[in-house]
Order: sequence, then C-alpha cells, then structure tokens
Amino acid sequence: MTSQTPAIEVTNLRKTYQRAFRRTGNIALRGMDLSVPQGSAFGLIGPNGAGKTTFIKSLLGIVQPTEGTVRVLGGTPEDARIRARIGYLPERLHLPGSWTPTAFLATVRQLKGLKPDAPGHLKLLERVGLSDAVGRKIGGYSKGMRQRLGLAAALVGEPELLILDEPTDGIDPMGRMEVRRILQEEVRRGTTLFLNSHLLAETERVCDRVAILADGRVVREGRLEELVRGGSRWVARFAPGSSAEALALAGFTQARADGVYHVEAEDAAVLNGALDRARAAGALLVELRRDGMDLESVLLGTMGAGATRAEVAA
Ligand SMILES: Nc1ncnc2c1ncn2[C@@H]1O[C@H](COP(=O)(O)OP(=O)(O)OP(=O)(O)O)[C@@H](O)[C@H]1O
Repeated sequence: MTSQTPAIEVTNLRKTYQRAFRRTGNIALRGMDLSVPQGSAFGLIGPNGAGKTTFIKSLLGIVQPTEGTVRVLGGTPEDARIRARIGYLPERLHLPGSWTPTAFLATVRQLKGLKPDAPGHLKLLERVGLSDAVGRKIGGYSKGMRQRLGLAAALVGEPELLILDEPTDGIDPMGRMEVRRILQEEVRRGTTLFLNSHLLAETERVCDRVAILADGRVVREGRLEELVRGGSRWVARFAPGSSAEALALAGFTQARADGVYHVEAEDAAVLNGALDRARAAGALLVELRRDGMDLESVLLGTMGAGATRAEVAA
C-alpha cells in the first residue's frame, strides 16, 4: 500500500438482504461508490435505513456484498492480516459479562495476532476513563462504560484504520468530549478514522470529510468546510457608531440594525481589501465569520424539503 492508496475504496457496492419465503429482498445498498483518503477523518451521515451500518459491515467482511468491490487498506476485508490493522466498534456491542475488561482486551489482542501487552491495556483503560473499573466484571458496567470498553478494544494494537459505528451512543456529554479528544489524537497519529454517528455536531467537530448516504447511494461527498460553506458570503459585526454609508462604500450590506453586515469575498485578498476600506472609514470590526451552514442544514438541504430535522438527526 502506497501513501496514495485510499484507506477505503468501494465501487458499485450493492447489497440486497434476501428474505425467507419472499421473492424480493431488502435493498440496502444500490451501487455505492466511495473513496476515503488515508489519514482523513471521514464521517458518514444519512437518515435511518440509508445503509450506513450495512456499508460498515461490508468493509469488515461481516456482510457479503451482492455486487461490487471493496478494498480496505489496499487489500480485501476477508484477509485476516488486513482486519488485524483495523479497529472496529460495532453499533451493537456484545461483551462477555463474566469477564474483566483486561481479559477481554487480552483476547482482542490475541485475535489480532499480536503479542500480549498487559501494561498497554491498563493504559488504554485509563485513556477511555475506565481505570476505576478495571477490577470489575463487564456484566456490571453501565451502557456508557461498555461503550468506552468497546472503544478501548477498537484501539488495541494502534490500528491504521478506525471504523466506529455510533461510538458515543450512551456516553454522557463529558465522556463524549473525552472520546472526541481520543479520536482527534488518533487522527493526529496518522490513523484514518471512519465515523458513523447520528450526532451531526460530533461528526462536524471531528471529521474533515463527509459523505451523505441516502437510500443506498452516496448523494454528496466532500471536504466538510466545502459542504458547510454558504458560498463566498461573510458576516461582519462592527462596533456601534460605525457609519452605514462608509461601510456601504467599502462593500458591506447591512443585514441587521445592530451592526451586522454581509460582504461577498471569494478570497482573503478581497475580504481584507473590504475590511481595510471599512477601517479606514473609522469602522471597528468586532466579529467576523463565514456565512456557513451546519451539517444538519446541509443534510436537510440534500435530502430535500420533505425531510424533517427529526428524520435527518435520527
Ligand atoms: N439483516 C438484515 N436483514 C434484512 N434487511 C436488513 C438487514 N440489515 C439491514 N437491513 C435493511 O437494509 C436497509 C439499510 O439498513 P442499515 O442498518 O444498513 O441502515 P442504517 O443507515 O445503518 O440505519 P440506522 O441509521 O437506522 O442505523 C434497511 O432497509 C434495513 O431494513
């Protein structure tokens, strides 16, 4: 695998779940194409039933595609050596209740064909906030604690690719922040992150690329900043007393009475030119931001007017 090889590459991926005693099956993926660059933090979003979990399971060889090709880390999901380089947190975790977390992590490590590393497991448990629960049986863990242990298991062996299906499900807001920090650390280490989360704010904070899956197809894909960018419009707020006429001459259009203006600028030079003219006319800039959308609005816009916020956030 060279540095140019995508971490994940699927072409024309189709999956139909056959149903017993029925002629037609459930179509989950209808010809999905996707390329995830190495080292990226990639978010998959889409409404319920779009095919996200089916896609993730296809990446791991858990679901057999009906048609199409899947390449992961330059190989196939069926190859055990490839799977050993992937850390996976499934949507529904099945953990052995009578085991201790260290015994569980040791087994995960063994299944990956790696040498034992008991001190490394204690560090991992500390990293996911479970140091106080090391001696307890997993059966007594809360939902959030189980999820944290699942994340620790996914991190065993410093994987090159982390595939996480709803990683913060059941985790409290403080815990979510800690998980986000861990994911960001992993991406800085060079790991490729593939995240399926219904918490769009989480995807927005962690990911640099996003794909929208709807009805088994990728309907939009790109850099997060490009998807959420509302074109070349900026929002500027000026201190009270700034002259509206001078600001209009500098290229700013008044948006609200409290000093909020819009300005069109396709690049930094144009933006700074407008700001220089405003300042030269005595206006004091208080706040400046791109007039962008959040990921929820992007998803709503992509899904069409019929989609509701509840549907897209589900
Ligand atoms: N084991 C299965 N047998 C039959 N149909 C299935 C199976 N798993 C998923 N499906 C169907 O495939 C479609 C896609 O489901 P999938 O779970 O991949 O979607 P999803 O985007 O992950 O949904 P959610 O956001 O609700 O978790 C749905 O219509 C679902 O009913």
